Amino acid sequence: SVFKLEPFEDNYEVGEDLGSGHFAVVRKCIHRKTRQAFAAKFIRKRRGGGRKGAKMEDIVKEINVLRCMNHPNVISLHEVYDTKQEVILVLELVSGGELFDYISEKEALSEEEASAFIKQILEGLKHLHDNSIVHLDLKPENIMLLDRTSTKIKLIDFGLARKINDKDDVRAMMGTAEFIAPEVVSFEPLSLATDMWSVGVITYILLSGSSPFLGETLQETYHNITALNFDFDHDLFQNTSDLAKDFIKRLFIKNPRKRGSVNDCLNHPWIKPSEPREAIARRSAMINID
Ligand SMILES: Nc1cc2c(nn1)-c1ccccc1CC2
Repeated sequence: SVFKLEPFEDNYEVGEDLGSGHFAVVRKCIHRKTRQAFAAKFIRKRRGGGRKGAKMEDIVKEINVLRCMNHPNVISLHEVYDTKQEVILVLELVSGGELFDYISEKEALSEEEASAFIKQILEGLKHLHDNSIVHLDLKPENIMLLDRTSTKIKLIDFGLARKINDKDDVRAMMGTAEFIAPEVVSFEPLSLATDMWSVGVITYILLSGSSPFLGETLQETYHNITALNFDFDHDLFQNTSDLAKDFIKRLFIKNPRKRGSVNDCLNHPWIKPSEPREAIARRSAMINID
């Protein structure tokens, strides 16, 4: 079988807790023979008719999505163990913590830093979308920093990801309220554009430290999303460029077909500087000589 059936602890030493997800805990682990470090995601299986634990078909879906991923901004899957109680995904180790915690510590980021993070998220997302895979749960908690010192990020947790093929349209109420697109709230067909809305929400949060559609209650949040009830509050956005606001506005569009695609975003001037920054510096240096 493609899944290893021998006891996980025969081959790995289990270490510190790295985080958790749907019915899952993630721990650092070391391969006994090679001493190589990984992140082991222990996903509890649903037993009998219970509600706790993940359905095997959903776990297999996450594994199949991870298997066809191979990109520096997407977590990679090394191997899988299948036991009675749980499935263990042995994943590439990322240990820099969630982007969510990084922003919380810094309040809001500079535009250069925010743009550099968003560019990496878009490059990872392009890899998914080029394979017709939609993430459906993009949020700062699902974006991890490679390690404490670097600002390299990886997309993790493909528990809700799925292949979008034209025939059967995918409709599902899922994801975390603050980040979901209007079509998810109204239970209309989902598409790759559904992820692009979430990129808009993440960008807004990185630049302002505040969540654009969050209300006092779940209903209020849903209403704000479907009514596109957001603004660039003067206090929070006074130092933010019009270019950055334009980038966000192109994603907060109700009609998914009119929303910016991952390629549109990668070509947007806020992400792709018109020319390398050193060329700009050289040009201005020349002007000073003349
Ligand atoms: N739901 C989650 C949650 C997490 C992870 N994966 N899925 C993860 C993956 C690799 C390294 C570290 C983690 C911790 C957070």
